[in-house]
Amino acid sequence: MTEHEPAAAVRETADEIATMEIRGAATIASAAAEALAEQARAAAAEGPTASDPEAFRASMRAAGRTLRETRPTAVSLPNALRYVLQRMDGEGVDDLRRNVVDASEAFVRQLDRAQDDLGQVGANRLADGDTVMTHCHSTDALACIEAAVDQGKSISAVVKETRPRQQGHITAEQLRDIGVPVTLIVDSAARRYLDEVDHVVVGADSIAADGGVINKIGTSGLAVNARERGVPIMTAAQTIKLHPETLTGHTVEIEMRDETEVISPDDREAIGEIAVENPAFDVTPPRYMDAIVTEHGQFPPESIVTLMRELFGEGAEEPWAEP
Ligand SMILES: O=P(O)(O)OC[C@H]1O[C@H](OP(=O)(O)O)[C@H](O)[C@@H]1O
Repeated sequence: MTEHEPAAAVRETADEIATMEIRGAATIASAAAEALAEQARAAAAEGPTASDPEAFRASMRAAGRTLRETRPTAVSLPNALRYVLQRMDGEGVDDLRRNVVDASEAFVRQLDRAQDDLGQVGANRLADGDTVMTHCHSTDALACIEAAVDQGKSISAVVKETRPRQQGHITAEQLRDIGVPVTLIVDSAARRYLDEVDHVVVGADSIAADGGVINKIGTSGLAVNARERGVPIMTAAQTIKLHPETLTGHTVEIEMRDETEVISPDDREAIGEIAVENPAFDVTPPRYMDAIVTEHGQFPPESIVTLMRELFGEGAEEPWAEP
């Protein structure tokens, strides 16, 4: 294998992340960590990367760049790459491979544990008999609802379909499968149904240092409406969603996706020269979010910066960059 050609498994994972066959911030992160382990195994098996530690390291960085370039917004992806590549220690290729594979496995284990722990915290905010409203599909948000059900609480859900990709349907099916009665609504019906819900529970793709929550497009409008209606809203986000670059003033890039997710080719033909835009995410200002629920407990959004500093220091390295 040459040092600049990622293994087939890495290219496949990158394609699946870009096309959203693999989606959801936590799922993207574990897929990226696993792809780096595949790269390490393939690079150690044949070609110049199998005998030259520098070529091996360069191939790992190239794989990291291929994965990094897929989608820009969910920081769990670069945080996963950082976790694994920063642990790429060793003199020889065997050591390097072992350390990468071990780091990848440790990262995925940590992710699962964090989601379980966060679920317990989020569940404590829910009471027996509560109705929750969800937006999009978030495994972290679902972990809270599932933990509440496991605690013996009776929970029902109003699920927003979440245009344009309708990930709300995945949420609806998964809640139904754990015995939660579900009502599916179109996004524009959310305000009407807020009068019937006790909590809004959403996930996050990134959390900024000022406590801003970057999540699926439509979250910020939902949060403003929830505040106006007096319904508490929490975001369930494990700490790999904390965006270290925002500590130094950077903003989070919002992914703009293809217009074909919004309008069919026939409808496009019919409407002609009209601009169509498809931002995948928006930012909910901290003042509209009641709590950020993590595996380290719940935080008011404005205080999340303390946890971010503790976990990530003052900034973010890019171990996938060419030296
Ligand atoms: O990590 P978990 O909680 O599973 O998902 C977090 C977020 O990822 C999703 O983005 P997309 O569907 O990949 O664009 C949604 O915005 C969801 O809230």
